[in-house]
Amino acid sequence: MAQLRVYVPPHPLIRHWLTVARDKNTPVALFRTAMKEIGHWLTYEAIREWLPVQEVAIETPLQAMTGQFMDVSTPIAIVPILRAGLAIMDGCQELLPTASIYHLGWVRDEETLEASCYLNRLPDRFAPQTRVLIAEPMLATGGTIMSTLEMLVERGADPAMIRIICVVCAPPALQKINQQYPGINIFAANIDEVVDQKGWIVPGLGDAGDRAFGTS
Ligand SMILES: O=P(O)(O)OC[C@H]1O[C@H](OP(=O)(O)OP(=O)(O)O)[C@H](O)[C@@H]1O
Ligand SMILES: O=c1cc[nH]c(=O)[nH]1
Repeated sequence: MAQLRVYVPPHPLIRHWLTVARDKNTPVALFRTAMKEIGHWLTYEAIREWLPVQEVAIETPLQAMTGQFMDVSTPIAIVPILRAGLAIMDGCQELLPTASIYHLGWVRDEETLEASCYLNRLPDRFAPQTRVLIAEPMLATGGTIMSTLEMLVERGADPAMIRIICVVCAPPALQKINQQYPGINIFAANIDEVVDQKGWIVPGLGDAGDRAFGTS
């Protein structure tokens, strides 16, 4: 049976930029750089064994050989979860310049922690085989990601083709995803153990959206 796989790449650049993002003294512009870098390196990891390639015959200056190009006929979708997902999306786009970007805006109610959708630019239907990369920096209570996954699957996205990149994830969200979508792969800079009563990941990095856009 498929099982949720959370991969935390043991990479010094990811550790470095995560620490920059966590530090409360990091200014807004540098925080955004850290998010973009984390998005870039996690995307690099996430597309391994996910993006199809095709064999092509080429000739080097010395001889004919078979190489591999990315199969550009396979649709790729990036779904950034606003607002904070925009900051990591910049890093995803550098590696997947031909991907379609489908923005999805969610905001959590500060009291109930329930997420509500205020922007939905998803297609009515995803083409078969579409690779969907969700850019969602924080998986805390899991409300936002579960609603997102429901909307994607309703529109024909195959959970086996969905990958999530996030900066920090926490057990409540991981448990919910595992229960309903056990085959999904998550690529995270870290798993933090605690979500407090107010829905904050601890130690976390605070409010990712506010810190990315200077709105605290
Ligand atoms: O797992 P959950 O408990 O649902 O929390 C995760 C969500 O919370 C944050 O968004 P927020 O509502 O703060 O919006 P913002 O990105 O616009 O600041 C974060 O960027 C996630 O989208
Ligand atoms: O710690 C958290 C939890 C949810 N959303 C954030 O931005 N930070």
